[in-house]
Amino acid sequence: MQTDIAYRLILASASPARRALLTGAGIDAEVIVSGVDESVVEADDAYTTSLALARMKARTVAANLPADPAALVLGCDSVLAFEGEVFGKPDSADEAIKRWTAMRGKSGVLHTGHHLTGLVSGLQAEAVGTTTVHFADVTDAEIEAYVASGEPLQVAGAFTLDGRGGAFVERIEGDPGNVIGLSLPLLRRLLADMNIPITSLWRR
Ligand SMILES: Nc1nc2c(ncn2[C@H]2C[C@H](O)[C@@H](COP(=O)(O)OP(=O)(O)OP(=O)(O)O)O2)c(=O)[nH]1
Repeated sequence: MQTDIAYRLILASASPARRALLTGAGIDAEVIVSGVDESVVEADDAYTTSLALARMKARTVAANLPADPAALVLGCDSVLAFEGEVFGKPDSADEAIKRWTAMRGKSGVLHTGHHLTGLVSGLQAEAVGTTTVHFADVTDAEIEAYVASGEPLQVAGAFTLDGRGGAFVERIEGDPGNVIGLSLPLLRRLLADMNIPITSLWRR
């Protein structure tokens, strides 16, 4: 790592929650949405799916940028592993109701793939964060109301930790940011693998 470079982070994600996590941690990321079609990845497990999509998002954005040695591109993708299935965002209200009816009182593992790549150095680092999520034994009426709010349809796994869904998550084992969509301690390790201290990305 060249210590004199003031690195800048480009977040290849439309997720406002991911950007907010970075902003809160002192990192003003530039957002460039990848626009990748997530259906092209047909992996059958959550780990492989989330990592392949994170890599595709980061590399798609990186490929369309001018060569800047100070630019780093981060792609993320979150999916929920539950009873052998891999859940992204539900396709419909009915699917969200069906998922919550199955999930209530049980637990799943939220996987968020992270892929970080330098534009010029060719350096890259990737990993998957996993957080076990224990769902509350919610009632049918709570499920109906939550799905009617529209929130579950916007998010991987049909639940949030920091939104209305927070009332329906009893506890988690692992990094909460990873559930929201970006694990800051994992990002710190990826940057360290590229010999870049996360503190060098902090706003001045
Ligand atoms: N605020 C919040 N958002 C969540 C939570 N869990 C999942 N999400 C959102 C973050 C992402 O927008 C979305 C996960 O789906 P993806 O990883 O495919 O990202 P998305 O398609 O939204 O954006 P991207 O593909 O990265 O441009 O769900 C949560 O606990 N809190």
